[in-house]
Amino acid sequence: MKLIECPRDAMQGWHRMISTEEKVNYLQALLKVGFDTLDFGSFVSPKAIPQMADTREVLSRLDLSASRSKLLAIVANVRGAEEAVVHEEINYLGFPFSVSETFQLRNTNKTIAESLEQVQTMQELCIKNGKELVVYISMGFGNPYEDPYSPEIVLRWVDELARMEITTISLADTVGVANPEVITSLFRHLIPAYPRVEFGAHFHSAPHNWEEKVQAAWEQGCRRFDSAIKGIGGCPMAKDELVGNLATENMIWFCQQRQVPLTLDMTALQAAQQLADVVFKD
Ligand SMILES: CC(C)(COP(=O)([O-])OP(=O)([O-])OC[C@H]1O[C@@H](n2cnc3c(N)ncnc32)[C@H](O)[C@@H]1OP(=O)([O-])[O-])[C@@H](O)C(=O)NCCC(=O)NCCSC(=O)C[C@@](C)(O)CC(=O)[O-]
Repeated sequence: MKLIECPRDAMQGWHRMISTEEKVNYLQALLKVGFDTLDFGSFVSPKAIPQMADTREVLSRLDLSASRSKLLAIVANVRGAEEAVVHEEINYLGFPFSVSETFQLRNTNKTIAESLEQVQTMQELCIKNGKELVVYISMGFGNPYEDPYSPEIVLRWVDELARMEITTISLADTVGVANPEVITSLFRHLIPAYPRVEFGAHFHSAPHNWEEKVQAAWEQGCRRFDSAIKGIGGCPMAKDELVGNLATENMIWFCQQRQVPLTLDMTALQAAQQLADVVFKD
């Protein structure tokens, strides 16, 4: 079971500017917990996402010596990927590839077809620099813009990505519209069809329906879940209001109920939760 903690997703749309110092302290606390990966920051336009403008500085101030967590940075164009790959500390670059044309334009100012070309270039950059590219299928369960959506559309784009030898693909419920039926149908098809690809779930979720969504993905063999402490966050490029994230606390409870072994330091987790109360204050 891989738990990917997403402080970047929690912070990127937060209404109060979080200082560099606060970010460093929060990430430092998360690094002690033992998550598989921290989605820690992004190399994107500071005009689009002002909160992430200090990612480079944050990274330079992190002490990674005592942590086994890997680092993932989000990039939204080739320039961001070029800037991210030079950092030795970063293991993964994450690119949001949407199956909704409207969202891909809103999020990256590129069409889906143009973005596929960007994925190809980023994949080459990653391979050359010893990084792995994680591709998110944004709006992977539907979109609020009335763009065409069906599981078949997702399957078609995943197939294109698999042909580019993308090895990690995370299906993202960017605005929280997924239901267990569509989750089941996608993971049931994808996991056996692409044994070389690790499929993950990135569920933006409301407190009332997170469990049925996680359960549906879990039953089909998904073992990679993104979440954020206290369920904070969402993509500010998608909607005016942030949808919220799958709460890490819920994900841990889910695993404990099913005796899924997790190697997290619960004392360090508590410390990070306390710090989250301070970082995510108004
Ligand atoms: C992709 C762009 C830059 C295209 O935006 P653009 O306007 O097409 O870019 P451009 O090349 O025309 O440049 C415009 C300005 O941006 C600057 N710029 C250009 N590139 C960069 C860069 N890499 N780093 C820093 N600055 C950059 C560039 O220098 C210029 O600055 P100006 O001359 O106006 O001062 C923009 O649309 C952008 O930054 N979008 C932000 C995307 C983003 O961070 N979204 C949130 C994260 S993804 C997410 O949350 C979804 C996920 C992962 O959680 C999964 C899910 O739930 O779906």
